[in-house]
Amino acid sequence: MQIPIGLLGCGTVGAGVVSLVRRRADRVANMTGLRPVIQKILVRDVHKDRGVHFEHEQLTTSAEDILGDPNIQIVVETIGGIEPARTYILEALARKKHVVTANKDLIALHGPEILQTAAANGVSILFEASVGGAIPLLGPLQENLTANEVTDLKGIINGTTNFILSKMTEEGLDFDEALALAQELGYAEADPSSDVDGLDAARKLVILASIAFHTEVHLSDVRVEGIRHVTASDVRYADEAGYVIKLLADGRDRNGRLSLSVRPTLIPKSHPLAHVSDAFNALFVRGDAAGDLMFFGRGAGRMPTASAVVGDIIALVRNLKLGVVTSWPYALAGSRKPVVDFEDDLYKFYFRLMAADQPGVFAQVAHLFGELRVSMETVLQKRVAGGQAEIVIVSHEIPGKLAHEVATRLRAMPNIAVEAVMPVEPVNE
Ligand SMILES: NC(=O)C1=CN([C@@H]2O[C@H](COP(=O)(O)OP(=O)(O)OC[C@H]3O[C@@H](n4cnc5c(N)ncnc54)[C@H](OP(=O)(O)O)[C@@H]3O)[C@@H](O)[C@H]2O)C=CC1
Ligand SMILES: N[C@@H](CC=O)C(=O)O
Ligand code: NA
Repeated sequence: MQIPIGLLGCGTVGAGVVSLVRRRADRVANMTGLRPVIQKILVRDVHKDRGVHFEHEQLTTSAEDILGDPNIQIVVETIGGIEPARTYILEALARKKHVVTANKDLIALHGPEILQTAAANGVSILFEASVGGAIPLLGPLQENLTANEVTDLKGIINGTTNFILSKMTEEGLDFDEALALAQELGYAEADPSSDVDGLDAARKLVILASIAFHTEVHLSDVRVEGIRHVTASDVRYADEAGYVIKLLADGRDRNGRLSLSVRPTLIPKSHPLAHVSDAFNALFVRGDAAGDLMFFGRGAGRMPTASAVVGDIIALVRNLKLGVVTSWPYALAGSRKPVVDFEDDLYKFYFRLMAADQPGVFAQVAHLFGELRVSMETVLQKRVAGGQAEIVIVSHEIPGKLAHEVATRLRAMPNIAVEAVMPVEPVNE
Protein backbone atom coordinates (compact mmCIF):
# COMPACT_ATOMS: atom_id res chain seq x y z
CA MET A 1 0.00 0.00 0.00
CA GLN A 2 1.22 3.51 -0.82
CA ILE A 3 1.59 6.31 1.73
CA PRO A 4 1.18 9.53 -0.30
CA ILE A 5 3.27 12.43 0.97
CA GLY A 6 2.83 16.13 0.27
CA LEU A 7 6.02 18.20 0.16
CA LEU A 8 5.83 21.94 0.86
CA GLY A 9 8.92 23.59 -0.70
CA CYS A 10 11.51 21.98 -2.94
CA GLY A 11 14.76 23.95 -2.62
CA THR A 12 18.10 22.74 -1.22
CA VAL A 13 16.53 20.42 1.37
CA GLY A 14 13.26 19.55 -0.38
CA ALA A 15 15.01 18.35 -3.55
CA GLY A 16 17.24 16.12 -1.39
CA VAL A 17 14.13 14.72 0.31
CA VAL A 18 12.57 13.85 -3.08
CA SER A 19 15.62 11.87 -4.21
CA LEU A 20 16.20 10.14 -0.84
CA VAL A 21 12.57 9.04 -0.47
CA ARG A 22 12.84 7.47 -3.92
CA ARG A 23 16.06 5.71 -2.95
CA ARG A 24 14.61 4.24 0.26
CA ALA A 25 11.01 3.53 -0.79
CA ASP A 26 11.62 -0.18 -1.59
CA ARG A 27 13.35 -0.79 1.72
CA VAL A 28 10.58 0.89 3.71
CA ALA A 29 7.96 -1.07 1.73
CA ASN A 30 9.78 -4.34 2.49
CA MET A 31 10.05 -3.40 6.14
CA THR A 32 6.52 -2.15 6.75
CA GLY A 33 4.38 -3.09 3.77
CA LEU A 34 3.85 0.68 3.31
CA ARG A 35 5.55 2.56 0.44
CA PRO A 36 6.22 6.29 0.92
CA VAL A 37 5.62 8.22 -2.29
CA ILE A 38 6.01 11.96 -2.76
CA GLN A 39 2.76 12.74 -4.48
CA LYS A 40 2.54 16.52 -4.66
CA ILE A 41 5.09 19.28 -4.26
CA LEU A 42 4.34 22.91 -3.50
CA VAL A 43 6.74 25.49 -4.99
CA ARG A 44 6.56 29.10 -6.12
CA ASP A 45 7.96 28.53 -9.60
CA VAL A 46 7.05 25.26 -11.35
CA HIS A 47 9.52 25.90 -14.20
CA LYS A 48 12.67 26.17 -12.08
CA ASP A 49 15.40 23.53 -12.55
CA ARG A 50 15.71 21.71 -9.21
CA GLY A 51 18.33 19.12 -10.14
CA VAL A 52 15.84 16.26 -9.71
CA HIS A 53 13.39 14.74 -12.19
CA PHE A 54 9.71 14.85 -11.36
CA GLU A 55 8.40 11.83 -13.22
CA HIS A 56 5.66 10.72 -10.92
CA GLU A 57 5.36 13.79 -8.76
CA GLN A 58 3.33 16.81 -9.55
CA LEU A 59 4.51 20.33 -8.89
CA THR A 60 1.86 22.78 -7.77
CA THR A 61 1.65 26.39 -6.62
CA SER A 62 -1.52 25.73 -4.59
CA ALA A 63 -1.07 24.53 -1.00
CA GLU A 64 -4.68 23.33 -1.02
CA ASP A 65 -3.67 20.62 -3.53
CA ILE A 66 -1.77 19.08 -0.63
CA LEU A 67 -3.62 20.21 2.49
CA GLY A 68 -7.03 19.47 0.97
CA ASP A 69 -6.10 16.04 -0.40
CA PRO A 70 -7.58 13.44 1.97
CA ASN A 71 -5.21 10.74 0.65
CA ILE A 72 -2.13 12.61 1.82
CA GLN A 73 -1.33 11.42 5.34
CA ILE A 74 2.12 12.96 5.75
CA VAL A 75 3.07 16.58 5.02
CA VAL A 76 6.74 17.57 4.88
CA GLU A 77 7.56 21.27 5.22
CA THR A 78 10.84 22.56 3.77
CA ILE A 79 9.80 26.11 2.88
CA GLY A 80 11.45 27.76 5.89
CA GLY A 81 10.58 30.99 7.74
CA ILE A 82 7.45 31.67 9.74
CA GLU A 83 4.72 32.39 7.19
CA PRO A 84 3.22 30.72 5.25
CA ALA A 85 4.94 27.66 6.83
CA ARG A 86 3.17 28.11 10.20
CA THR A 87 -0.30 28.38 8.67
CA TYR A 88 0.30 25.36 6.42
CA ILE A 89 1.59 23.21 9.27
CA LEU A 90 -1.25 24.14 11.63
CA GLU A 91 -3.72 23.47 8.84
CA ALA A 92 -2.14 20.09 8.04
CA LEU A 93 -2.25 19.09 11.73
CA ALA A 94 -5.85 20.28 12.07
CA ARG A 95 -6.71 18.05 9.10
CA LYS A 96 -5.11 15.15 10.97
CA LYS A 97 -2.03 14.83 8.79
CA HIS A 98 1.31 13.93 10.36
CA VAL A 99 4.02 16.52 9.78
CA VAL A 100 7.81 16.56 9.34
CA THR A 101 9.61 19.88 9.27
CA ALA A 102 13.20 21.14 9.08
CA ASN A 103 12.09 24.58 10.20
CA LYS A 104 13.91 25.69 13.36
CA ASP A 105 12.69 29.29 13.07
CA LEU A 106 9.15 28.06 13.40
CA ILE A 107 9.71 25.43 16.10
CA ALA A 108 11.80 27.82 18.19
CA LEU A 109 9.17 30.57 18.03
CA HIS A 110 5.91 28.62 17.84
CA GLY A 111 6.90 25.14 19.09
CA PRO A 112 4.41 24.94 21.97
CA GLU A 113 1.47 26.02 19.77
CA ILE A 114 2.43 23.55 17.04
CA LEU A 115 3.10 20.64 19.38
CA GLN A 116 -0.15 21.24 21.24
CA THR A 117 -2.07 21.36 17.95
CA ALA A 118 -0.49 18.04 16.94
CA ALA A 119 -1.41 16.47 20.30
CA ALA A 120 -4.95 17.86 20.20
CA ASN A 121 -5.46 16.27 16.78
CA GLY A 122 -3.84 12.96 17.66
CA VAL A 123 -1.07 13.29 15.06
CA SER A 124 2.74 13.41 15.18
CA ILE A 125 5.13 16.20 14.32
CA LEU A 126 8.84 15.44 13.95
CA PHE A 127 11.65 17.94 13.39
CA GLU A 128 15.01 16.18 13.76
CA ALA A 129 16.47 18.12 10.79
CA SER A 130 15.84 21.44 12.53
CA VAL A 131 18.91 21.08 14.77
CA GLY A 132 22.30 19.74 13.70
CA GLY A 133 21.20 18.62 10.20
CA ALA A 134 22.04 14.94 9.85
CA ILE A 135 23.17 14.48 13.47
CA PRO A 136 20.57 12.68 15.58
CA LEU A 137 20.09 15.06 18.52
CA LEU A 138 16.41 15.50 19.30
CA GLY A 139 15.65 11.76 19.16
CA PRO A 140 18.50 10.87 21.56
CA LEU A 141 17.63 13.72 23.96
CA GLN A 142 13.93 12.88 23.94
CA GLU A 143 14.24 9.09 23.94
CA ASN A 144 17.59 7.52 24.71
CA LEU A 145 18.78 10.04 27.30
CA THR A 146 15.44 10.59 28.96
CA ALA A 147 16.62 8.84 32.15
CA ASN A 148 19.10 11.69 32.74
CA GLU A 149 19.00 15.12 34.28
CA VAL A 150 20.83 16.95 31.51
CA THR A 151 22.89 19.82 32.95
CA ASP A 152 24.97 21.01 29.99
CA LEU A 153 24.59 21.47 26.25
CA LYS A 154 27.55 22.98 24.50
CA GLY A 155 28.42 23.04 20.86
CA ILE A 156 28.77 24.34 17.37
CA ILE A 157 25.28 24.26 15.86
CA ASN A 158 25.48 26.61 12.88
CA GLY A 159 27.22 25.25 9.80
CA THR A 160 27.44 28.54 7.90
CA THR A 161 29.32 30.45 10.60
CA ASN A 162 31.55 27.48 11.32
CA PHE A 163 32.33 27.26 7.59
CA ILE A 164 33.09 31.01 7.45
CA LEU A 165 35.34 30.94 10.53
CA SER A 166 37.10 27.78 9.27
CA LYS A 167 37.80 29.33 5.87
CA MET A 168 39.04 32.55 7.52
CA THR A 169 41.32 30.51 9.82
CA GLU A 170 42.58 27.82 7.48
CA GLU A 171 42.60 29.49 4.06
CA GLY A 172 42.78 33.18 4.95
CA LEU A 173 39.53 33.93 3.06
CA ASP A 174 37.82 37.13 4.02
CA PHE A 175 34.36 37.11 5.58
CA ASP A 176 32.38 37.98 2.42
CA GLU A 177 34.18 35.41 0.23
CA ALA A 178 33.56 32.68 2.79
CA LEU A 179 29.88 33.62 3.18
CA ALA A 180 29.34 33.58 -0.61
CA LEU A 181 30.84 30.08 -0.73
CA ALA A 182 28.60 28.88 2.12
CA GLN A 183 25.57 30.20 0.20
CA GLU A 184 26.70 28.45 -2.98
CA LEU A 185 27.00 25.17 -1.07
CA GLY A 186 23.42 25.49 0.27
CA TYR A 187 24.41 25.87 3.94
CA ALA A 188 23.11 29.38 4.55
CA GLU A 189 19.53 30.40 5.32
CA ALA A 190 17.51 32.31 2.70
CA ASP A 191 18.48 35.39 4.74
CA PRO A 192 22.07 34.61 5.81
CA SER A 193 22.03 37.34 8.45
CA SER A 194 20.24 34.87 10.74
CA ASP A 195 23.30 32.61 10.47
CA VAL A 196 25.88 35.37 10.76
CA ASP A 197 24.17 37.21 13.63
CA GLY A 198 23.81 34.05 15.71
CA LEU A 199 20.00 33.80 15.52
CA ASP A 200 19.94 30.46 13.73
CA ALA A 201 22.14 28.93 16.46
CA ALA A 202 20.02 30.63 19.15
CA ARG A 203 16.83 29.13 17.68
CA LYS A 204 18.45 25.70 17.65
CA LEU A 205 19.55 26.17 21.26
CA VAL A 206 15.94 27.03 22.19
CA ILE A 207 14.79 23.69 20.71
CA LEU A 208 17.61 21.68 22.30
CA ALA A 209 17.21 23.31 25.71
CA SER A 210 13.42 22.84 25.70
CA ILE A 211 13.84 19.13 25.19
CA ALA A 212 16.95 18.56 27.31
CA PHE A 213 15.89 20.74 30.26
CA HIS A 214 12.15 19.85 30.13
CA THR A 215 10.89 23.40 29.98
CA GLU A 216 9.49 25.98 27.64
CA VAL A 217 12.34 28.17 26.38
CA HIS A 218 11.90 31.44 24.51
CA LEU A 219 14.28 33.03 22.01
CA SER A 220 14.54 36.08 24.27
CA ASP A 221 16.02 33.79 26.97
CA VAL A 222 19.19 33.38 24.88
CA ARG A 223 21.99 35.93 24.99
CA VAL A 224 23.02 36.17 21.33
CA GLU A 225 26.11 37.62 19.68
CA GLY A 226 27.04 36.81 16.08
CA ILE A 227 30.35 36.70 14.23
CA ARG A 228 30.05 39.87 12.17
CA HIS A 229 32.58 41.74 14.33
CA VAL A 230 35.11 38.88 14.34
CA THR A 231 37.94 40.10 12.10
CA ALA A 232 40.77 38.37 10.27
CA SER A 233 43.07 39.91 12.95
CA ASP A 234 41.09 38.23 15.75
CA VAL A 235 41.40 34.91 13.95
CA ARG A 236 45.17 35.43 13.51
CA TYR A 237 45.82 36.64 17.06
CA ALA A 238 43.74 33.84 18.54
CA ASP A 239 45.84 31.42 16.49
CA GLU A 240 49.10 32.98 17.79
CA ALA A 241 47.82 32.61 21.35
CA GLY A 242 46.86 28.93 20.80
CA TYR A 243 43.13 29.21 20.12
CA VAL A 244 40.55 29.01 17.33
CA ILE A 245 37.39 31.15 17.30
CA LYS A 246 34.05 29.32 17.09
CA LEU A 247 30.44 30.42 17.47
CA LEU A 248 29.60 28.49 20.62
CA ALA A 249 26.10 27.71 21.86
CA ASP A 250 26.01 27.09 25.60
CA GLY A 251 23.04 25.95 27.66
CA ARG A 252 23.21 25.08 31.36
CA ASP A 253 20.70 23.97 33.92
CA ARG A 254 21.94 24.57 37.47
CA ASN A 255 19.36 23.30 39.93
CA GLY A 256 16.49 24.52 37.78
CA ARG A 257 18.06 27.86 36.82
CA LEU A 258 19.06 28.15 33.15
CA SER A 259 21.74 30.14 31.38
CA LEU A 260 21.65 30.21 27.58
CA SER A 261 24.07 31.95 25.23
CA VAL A 262 25.41 31.94 21.69
CA ARG A 263 28.62 33.92 21.23
CA PRO A 264 31.99 33.83 19.50
CA THR A 265 34.35 32.02 21.84
CA LEU A 266 38.05 31.20 21.79
CA ILE A 267 38.56 27.45 21.93
CA PRO A 268 41.97 26.06 22.97
CA LYS A 269 43.51 24.09 20.10
CA SER A 270 43.66 21.03 22.38
CA HIS A 271 39.84 21.10 22.88
CA PRO A 272 37.84 18.62 20.72
CA LEU A 273 35.56 21.43 19.48
CA ALA A 274 38.58 23.22 17.96
CA HIS A 275 38.73 20.48 15.32
CA VAL A 276 35.10 20.77 14.21
CA SER A 277 35.58 22.51 10.85
CA ASP A 278 33.61 23.59 7.80
CA ALA A 279 29.87 22.94 7.96
CA PHE A 280 30.30 20.20 10.57
CA ASN A 281 28.45 20.60 13.86
CA ALA A 282 29.18 19.08 17.26
CA LEU A 283 27.27 19.01 20.53
CA PHE A 284 28.44 18.01 23.99
CA VAL A 285 25.74 16.80 26.33
CA ARG A 286 26.29 16.13 30.02
CA GLY A 287 23.77 13.94 31.82
CA ASP A 288 23.86 12.91 35.49
CA ALA A 289 23.76 9.21 34.64
CA ALA A 290 25.29 9.09 31.15
CA GLY A 291 28.20 11.45 31.88
CA ASP A 292 29.62 13.28 28.88
CA LEU A 293 28.55 12.54 25.32
CA MET A 294 29.59 14.19 22.08
CA PHE A 295 27.58 14.18 18.86
CA PHE A 296 29.33 15.12 15.62
CA GLY A 297 28.40 15.27 11.95
CA ARG A 298 27.20 17.35 9.05
CA GLY A 299 24.95 20.13 10.26
CA ALA A 300 23.88 21.61 6.92
CA GLY A 301 23.62 20.88 3.22
CA ARG A 302 21.18 19.07 0.94
CA MET A 303 21.68 15.37 1.63
CA PRO A 304 22.71 15.56 5.32
CA THR A 305 19.53 17.52 6.05
CA ALA A 306 17.46 15.23 3.83
CA SER A 307 18.86 12.31 5.85
CA ALA A 308 17.18 13.64 9.00
CA VAL A 309 13.93 14.62 7.24
CA VAL A 310 13.58 11.25 5.54
CA GLY A 311 14.50 9.47 8.80
CA ASP A 312 11.49 11.26 10.34
CA ILE A 313 9.28 10.32 7.36
CA ILE A 314 10.22 6.67 7.79
CA ALA A 315 9.53 6.91 11.54
CA LEU A 316 6.05 8.22 10.69
CA VAL A 317 5.47 5.37 8.24
CA ARG A 318 6.39 2.96 11.05
CA ASN A 319 4.01 4.84 13.37
CA LEU A 320 1.24 4.37 10.80
CA LYS A 321 2.01 0.67 10.62
CA LEU A 322 1.88 0.37 14.43
CA GLY A 323 -1.04 2.79 14.86
CA VAL A 324 0.86 5.05 17.30
CA VAL A 325 1.80 8.73 17.43
CA THR A 326 4.96 10.42 18.73
CA SER A 327 4.34 12.85 21.56
CA TRP A 328 6.51 15.63 23.01
CA PRO A 329 5.48 16.01 26.64
CA TYR A 330 7.83 18.92 27.44
CA ALA A 331 5.84 21.45 25.44
CA LEU A 332 2.62 20.47 27.12
CA ALA A 333 4.00 20.84 30.63
CA GLY A 334 4.00 24.63 30.23
CA SER A 335 6.79 24.93 32.81
CA ARG A 336 9.14 27.91 32.71
CA LYS A 337 12.47 27.53 34.49
CA PRO A 338 14.02 30.90 35.42
CA VAL A 339 16.78 32.16 33.13
CA VAL A 340 19.76 33.99 34.62
CA ASP A 341 23.14 35.28 33.45
CA PHE A 342 25.83 33.26 35.20
CA GLU A 343 28.01 36.36 35.56
CA ASP A 344 30.02 34.82 38.42
CA ASP A 345 31.23 31.90 36.28
CA LEU A 346 34.97 32.06 35.68
CA TYR A 347 36.42 32.32 32.18
CA LYS A 348 39.59 33.58 30.62
CA PHE A 349 38.78 36.56 28.38
CA TYR A 350 40.28 37.80 25.11
CA PHE A 351 40.44 41.58 24.70
CA ARG A 352 41.50 43.29 21.45
CA LEU A 353 42.16 47.00 21.83
CA MET A 354 43.15 49.73 19.43
CA ALA A 355 45.36 52.26 21.17
CA ALA A 356 47.30 55.37 20.24
CA ASP A 357 50.85 54.19 19.48
CA GLN A 358 52.42 56.46 22.10
CA PRO A 359 54.62 55.94 25.16
CA GLY A 360 52.62 55.25 28.31
CA VAL A 361 49.44 53.97 26.68
CA PHE A 362 50.18 50.30 27.30
CA ALA A 363 51.24 51.20 30.87
CA GLN A 364 47.76 52.73 31.36
CA VAL A 365 46.15 49.46 30.23
CA ALA A 366 48.46 47.38 32.44
CA HIS A 367 47.70 49.66 35.38
CA LEU A 368 43.94 49.13 34.96
CA PHE A 369 44.36 45.35 34.82
CA GLY A 370 46.51 45.58 37.99
CA GLU A 371 43.99 47.80 39.77
CA LEU A 372 41.13 45.38 39.00
CA ARG A 373 43.38 42.44 39.95
CA VAL A 374 43.06 40.82 36.54
CA SER A 375 46.23 39.00 35.58
CA MET A 376 47.29 38.53 31.98
CA GLU A 377 48.07 35.14 30.43
CA THR A 378 49.08 36.43 26.97
CA VAL A 379 49.88 39.92 25.70
CA LEU A 380 50.51 40.69 22.03
CA GLN A 381 51.23 44.21 20.84
CA LYS A 382 51.25 44.90 17.10
CA ARG A 383 51.98 48.14 15.33
CA VAL A 384 49.38 48.98 12.73
CA ALA A 385 48.91 51.91 10.39
CA GLY A 386 47.91 55.47 11.24
CA GLY A 387 49.68 55.82 14.57
CA GLN A 388 47.43 53.15 16.12
CA ALA A 389 48.61 49.91 17.71
CA GLU A 390 46.56 46.79 18.30
CA ILE A 391 46.91 45.24 21.74
CA VAL A 392 45.66 41.73 22.41
CA ILE A 393 45.35 40.46 25.96
CA VAL A 394 44.14 37.08 27.14
CA SER A 395 43.39 37.26 30.86
CA HIS A 396 43.57 34.51 33.45
CA GLU A 397 40.18 33.29 34.70
CA ILE A 398 37.87 36.04 35.92
CA PRO A 399 34.11 36.33 36.49
CA GLY A 400 32.13 37.53 33.45
CA LYS A 401 31.03 40.64 35.32
CA LEU A 402 34.68 41.61 35.93
CA ALA A 403 35.46 41.26 32.19
CA HIS A 404 32.55 43.59 31.59
CA GLU A 405 33.99 46.10 34.07
CA VAL A 406 37.44 45.92 32.43
CA ALA A 407 35.87 46.66 29.02
CA THR A 408 33.79 49.55 30.39
CA ARG A 409 36.80 51.13 32.11
CA LEU A 410 38.97 50.70 28.98
CA ARG A 411 36.27 52.31 26.81
CA ALA A 412 36.32 55.33 29.12
CA MET A 413 40.05 55.90 28.40
CA PRO A 414 40.52 58.59 25.72
CA ASN A 415 43.26 56.84 23.70
CA ILE A 416 41.77 53.37 23.66
CA ALA A 417 39.03 51.63 21.67
CA VAL A 418 37.81 48.17 22.70
CA GLU A 419 37.39 46.25 19.43
CA ALA A 420 36.55 42.78 20.76
CA VAL A 421 35.88 40.94 24.02
CA MET A 422 35.37 37.18 23.82
CA PRO A 423 35.36 34.41 26.44
CA VAL A 424 37.77 31.48 26.25
CA GLU A 425 36.31 28.01 26.66
CA PRO A 426 38.05 25.97 29.40
CA VAL A 427 39.53 22.63 28.29
CA ASN A 428 38.16 20.68 31.25
CA GLU A 429 35.24 22.07 33.13
N1 LIG B 1 19.93 24.31 3.84
C1 LIG B 1 20.31 23.65 4.92
O1 LIG B 1 21.45 23.20 5.05
C2 LIG B 1 19.34 23.42 6.02
C3 LIG B 1 18.08 23.97 6.01
N2 LIG B 1 17.21 23.73 7.03
C4 LIG B 1 15.87 24.29 6.99
O2 LIG B 1 15.17 23.69 5.91
C5 LIG B 1 14.21 24.61 5.40
C6 LIG B 1 14.42 24.77 3.90
O3 LIG B 1 15.70 25.30 3.66
P1 LIG B 1 16.33 25.32 2.17
O4 LIG B 1 15.95 24.10 1.45
O5 LIG B 1 17.77 25.64 2.38
O6 LIG B 1 15.56 26.59 1.56
P2 LIG B 1 15.42 27.01 0.01
O7 LIG B 1 15.27 28.48 0.01
O8 LIG B 1 16.50 26.38 -0.79
O9 LIG B 1 14.03 26.33 -0.42
C7 LIG B 1 12.77 26.85 -0.08
C8 LIG B 1 11.70 26.21 -0.96
O10 LIG B 1 10.43 26.67 -0.51
C9 LIG B 1 9.70 27.20 -1.62
N3 LIG B 1 8.95 28.35 -1.12
C10 LIG B 1 9.43 29.46 -0.53
N4 LIG B 1 8.42 30.29 -0.20
C11 LIG B 1 7.30 29.69 -0.62
C12 LIG B 1 5.93 30.04 -0.59
N5 LIG B 1 5.51 31.19 -0.05
N6 LIG B 1 5.02 29.18 -1.10
C13 LIG B 1 5.44 28.02 -1.65
N7 LIG B 1 6.72 27.61 -1.71
C14 LIG B 1 7.63 28.45 -1.20
C15 LIG B 1 10.71 27.61 -2.65
O11 LIG B 1 10.09 27.54 -3.92
P3 LIG B 1 10.85 27.93 -5.30
O12 LIG B 1 11.96 26.92 -5.40
O13 LIG B 1 9.86 27.79 -6.36
O14 LIG B 1 11.37 29.31 -5.10
C16 LIG B 1 11.79 26.56 -2.44
O15 LIG B 1 11.50 25.42 -3.21
C17 LIG B 1 14.39 25.90 6.20
O16 LIG B 1 13.49 25.87 7.30
C18 LIG B 1 15.81 25.79 6.71
O17 LIG B 1 16.02 26.52 7.90
C19 LIG B 1 17.52 22.91 8.09
C20 LIG B 1 18.75 22.33 8.16
C21 LIG B 1 19.76 22.57 7.15
N1 LIG C 1 21.83 27.68 7.93
C1 LIG C 1 21.95 26.55 8.78
C2 LIG C 1 21.47 25.34 8.07
C3 LIG C 1 21.22 24.22 8.97
O1 LIG C 1 20.48 24.29 9.95
C4 LIG C 1 23.40 26.36 9.17
O2 LIG C 1 24.26 27.01 8.57
O3 LIG C 1 23.66 25.59 10.11
NA1 NA D 1 19.44 16.64 13.63
